[in-house]
Amino acid sequence: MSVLKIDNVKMQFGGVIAVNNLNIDVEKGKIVALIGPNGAGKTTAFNVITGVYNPTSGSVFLNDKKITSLSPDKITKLGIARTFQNIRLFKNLTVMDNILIANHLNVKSNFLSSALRMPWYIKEENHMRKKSEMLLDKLGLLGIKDEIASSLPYGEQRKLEIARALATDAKLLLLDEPAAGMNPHETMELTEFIRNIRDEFDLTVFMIEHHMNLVMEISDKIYVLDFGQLIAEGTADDIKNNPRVIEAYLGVEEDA
Ligand SMILES: Nc1ncnc2c1ncn2[C@@H]1O[C@H](COP(=O)(O)OP(=O)(O)OP(=O)(O)O)[C@@H](O)[C@H]1O
Repeated sequence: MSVLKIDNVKMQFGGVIAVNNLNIDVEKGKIVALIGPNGAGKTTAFNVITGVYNPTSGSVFLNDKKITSLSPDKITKLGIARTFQNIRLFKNLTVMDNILIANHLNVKSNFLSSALRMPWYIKEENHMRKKSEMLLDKLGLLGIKDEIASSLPYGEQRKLEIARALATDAKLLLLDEPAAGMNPHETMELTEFIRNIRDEFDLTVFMIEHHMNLVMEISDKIYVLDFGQLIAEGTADDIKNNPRVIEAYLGVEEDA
């Protein structure tokens, strides 16, 4: 069953066609990678999926519902969460507070009831705190819940960013270069982490990544973009042996 479908999407900025004729199908429960050289159009594709850009033409479907032209907020509420190349955390807040803030997206109380600390708000806040603790526990981060985010090692910050995305109850997780800046050990740990959360939270994962070891190890399916066009799709073995991919991408020295 298809969770995410990108149907013939084109995104043009003035004279630049960032993605063209893009067709991608991400099946439920799979880990799917989008790779390609710098400037190939990967981030643009994520921005179209998450509603940051309205595509010039074509459509995006989430569980068969058309989400093109919905606002990023609405798309998050429908169950897509995203992490960014540069980690975006509230660096001066604790791990727990970072999760609680993400959780707030799903809270029904309004500002007034929270400011007045109405009983139903307090009840909801207690519920959120418990839920956040359970989430951190499942992710192996409960032991660091009171640490300040900026004091964590890089790999843990990345995990916290993913935890924040999960706090919105997302079912489709978009990861934009999750292993960027990680050493080989951290990358190996992250590979396991992504697999585990996929299984634990019944997720579908779609990720942009440059670390070829991680991509080849973890992906059920890989899509390759070059100059905005899909040049290949398939399993790690199909992609490794595809001459167009080797020429466009794998022939280029890995920068990580
Ligand atoms: N808002 C924008 N306005 C104009 N051009 C843009 C915009 N966003 C992206 N582009 C152009 O679209 C093309 C694709 O860029 P994009 O950032 O999607 O590539 P990418 O594959 O994510 O690259 P990288 O791996 O370096 O992050 C590039 O030529 C880029 O300059």
